[in-house]
Amino acid sequence: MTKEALFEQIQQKQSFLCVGLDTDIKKIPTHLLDTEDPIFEFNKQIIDATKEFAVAYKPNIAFYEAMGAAGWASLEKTVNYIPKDIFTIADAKRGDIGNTSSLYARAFFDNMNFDSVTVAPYMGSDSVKPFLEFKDKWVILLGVTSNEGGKDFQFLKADGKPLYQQVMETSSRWGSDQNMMYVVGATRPEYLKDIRRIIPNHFLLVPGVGAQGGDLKAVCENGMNDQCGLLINSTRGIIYASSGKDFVEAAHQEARKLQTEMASFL
Ligand SMILES: O=C(O)c1cc(=O)[nH]c(=O)n1[C@@H]1O[C@H](COP(=O)(O)O)[C@@H](O)[C@H]1O
Repeated sequence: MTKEALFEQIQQKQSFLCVGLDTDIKKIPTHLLDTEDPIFEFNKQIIDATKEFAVAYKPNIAFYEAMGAAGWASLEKTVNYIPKDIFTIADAKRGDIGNTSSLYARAFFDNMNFDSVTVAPYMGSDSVKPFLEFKDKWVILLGVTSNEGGKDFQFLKADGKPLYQQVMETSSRWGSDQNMMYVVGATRPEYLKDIRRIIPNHFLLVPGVGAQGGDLKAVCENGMNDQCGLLINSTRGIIYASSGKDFVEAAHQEARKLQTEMASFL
């Protein structure tokens, strides 16, 4: 998907909501367990309930890998079920030596037809560039992550600047704002002003709203640019809003609530 197509969808839906599909067999409503593929059935119903508000879906690959071959099958069915005009993110946090990264890229872009994949920057340029060789596909590089341990390395000074800034400055030259985005956790909105000075035009994937307590308002006020520039993710806050038979309605309401708030910033 192109950046223009993504922005068009954001304008149409008045939303920049990304719904995470971290589907855990232990957490889905028990009445689904009798169906042929409970993980896919849950995802299908969540997608149907939220697609009018969502501009992106982000399955976290761990939840599918943990189920073995059956999990990969559920993931493939899920990606194929997502409407084609909605942006898809394989949250896999990959990155390895060049020839291995090429195969990760083929797995998610050619085989599964995702629009994007999350990548860890630690192994440097040759671990990231293979993902950038696919037309209209995106790398979403970890920048400032939402978790507590994000502090362990990302803010250490390297050549006088925090490491995450070095990562953004250097890596943004490997591609462009047409094929790279960055992860910035919603729990750390205080870094967004500095980040926007380094990468004013890139989209940011912002997880951490909802269950992790991130601040949507602060993210919007400090992180938006003239093409929105944000995909804000919520996973558990939407997909597990209810564990009962009303989970579809509960997910719909939670997604709608976030969309309404987002619309006020557009
Ligand atoms: O890359 C990510 O998506 C990600 C980066 C980050 O810094 N923090 C973070 O929570 N995530 C992912 O975003 C999702 C957050 O889920 P919830 O906390 O349930 O909304 C999970 O799939 C995480 O793996």
